[in-house]
Amino acid sequence: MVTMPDEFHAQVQGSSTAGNGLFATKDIPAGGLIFRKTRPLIGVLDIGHLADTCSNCFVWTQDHSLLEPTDVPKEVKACTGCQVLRYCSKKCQSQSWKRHHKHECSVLTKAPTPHLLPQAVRATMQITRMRESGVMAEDDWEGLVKLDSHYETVESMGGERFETLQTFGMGAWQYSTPTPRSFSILDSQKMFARVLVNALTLVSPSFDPMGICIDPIASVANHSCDPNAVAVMDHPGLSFRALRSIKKGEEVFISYIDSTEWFAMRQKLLKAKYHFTCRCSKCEHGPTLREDQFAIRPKDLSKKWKRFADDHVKESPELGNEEGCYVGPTPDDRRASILLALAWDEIKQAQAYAFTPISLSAKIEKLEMGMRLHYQSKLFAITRQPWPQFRHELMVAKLSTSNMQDAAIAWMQAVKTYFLIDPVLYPQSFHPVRVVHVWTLALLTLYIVSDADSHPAFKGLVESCPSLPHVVYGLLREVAENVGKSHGEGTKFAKVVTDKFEQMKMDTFGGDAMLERVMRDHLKDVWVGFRTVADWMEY
Ligand SMILES: C[S@@+](CC[C@H](N)C(=O)[O-])C[C@H]1O[C@@H](n2cnc3c(N)ncnc32)[C@H](O)[C@@H]1O
Repeated sequence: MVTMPDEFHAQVQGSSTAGNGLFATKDIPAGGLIFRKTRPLIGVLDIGHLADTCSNCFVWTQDHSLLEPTDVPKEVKACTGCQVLRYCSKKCQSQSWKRHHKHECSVLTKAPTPHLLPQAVRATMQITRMRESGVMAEDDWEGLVKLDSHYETVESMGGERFETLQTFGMGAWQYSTPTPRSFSILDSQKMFARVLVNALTLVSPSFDPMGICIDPIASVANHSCDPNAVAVMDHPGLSFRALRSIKKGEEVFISYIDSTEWFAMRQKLLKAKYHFTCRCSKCEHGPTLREDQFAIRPKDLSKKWKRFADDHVKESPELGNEEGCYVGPTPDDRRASILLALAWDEIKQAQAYAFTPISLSAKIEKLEMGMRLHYQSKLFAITRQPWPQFRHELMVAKLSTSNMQDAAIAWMQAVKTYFLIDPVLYPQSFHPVRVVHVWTLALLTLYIVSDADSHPAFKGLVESCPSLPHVVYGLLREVAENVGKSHGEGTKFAKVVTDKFEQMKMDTFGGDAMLERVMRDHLKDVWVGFRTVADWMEY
């Protein structure tokens, strides 16, 4: 696969939003490329991915969702020096060695538990070593040190957060032997703070979080909860693509958080991690937009659910008082806050469970409990967070068991997401998250259709929705039509999608364009039947 060269249609300049920002240097259409870098300046894997992901190209050996099995390396081999970073090929190892690892390998070797060093500490050490060894370009360095660190803000607040900055920043400095000459302990602590505020999540092309990256161009983009751009990764490439048309000279905004959250939660998350009060075009409206609307008014909660909330608050009087769960001043609003807090708490607990078989069943139980709370209380709209998050987590967990009944449920939930949720949360059909969801659904549907004879659970689905083979065609077609805008023509993901679609067309129509046209014209009717699947699961 040819690596696509860097391309920039944006530049860094002073912003009226905050400090510096990123600005378009030409008119960019919706779905167009804003910039692409062959790789971010610094990219480090989280602790969990060190053992199964290439530390150079970030290809993940367990990525079954996106790539053909032949495209995913079976294993990654450890660097013989540090035994921490792993690579999928000699080429990746050699590139990483030349770029930074030869200056970092012995540092990791000497660190007491290098596999357990937090990602932000490893990123800070990598920056320190690259700077000290003279391998970081001056422009990149200048770009990095100009980024906001908020060190002084955290210092003035004191407490645990400041202690963390001090301890981890000092740790990064101490481990970065030989003792940095151009870098004091305070510099290291400030750099650690900068990493925390400016890192983007390193994700797989299917948006699984894998680590963090810091880059003087990408990290300079300011935030909006109604962003006009989104970061997309094509391991190891990093690009920003436009979610709507952007005029030359207009500021480019990405969302630092899940912008589908409700107002109070967005404000809380942004304040806690990025130290600012968001006044974007969405937050300007306060808690009045769709993200905050419940399915019923809190005062219309049934007696049973009012009692449920009251009983919970008797046990934990502070429940629902959290800043992120504020709904309003009345006792009924307070009850809604309590249910929201319970749901939020449940999803955090579910996310904390690992993907081992025992933890998985506990995780699924928690998620199902949360889904029932949403459904039975009737308070939450199906598109109101955290319900969509519960559904997503449940799908991922169910697909991680080897039980075919679970896979069938995950599929029905994915169809619900496809018809009822994603078009609301991600209105653009080419939104990368939405495209990845459609792709996953297409592959899952194909799996069900292909294995229907071997698994009763799948057979039942195919019998109830006989047009499923045609659905696979329609879904793959949808992804193929959008992938140029969502991920970019020529990306690895686009190639995998195009190859799969072409292969499917060849298998089904044998290259007969007429047959394919008939199928295309028939898709509207197929979709009427397919849409009914979205209602098969109660919640
Ligand atoms: C990743 S940096 C973005 C670059 C930053 N403007 C700079 O000059 O270094 C994140 C920081 O920028 C500021 N920021 C980003 N978006 C903002 C917004 N919408 N409103 C206010 N401050 C924002 C906050 O201080 C935040 O911690």
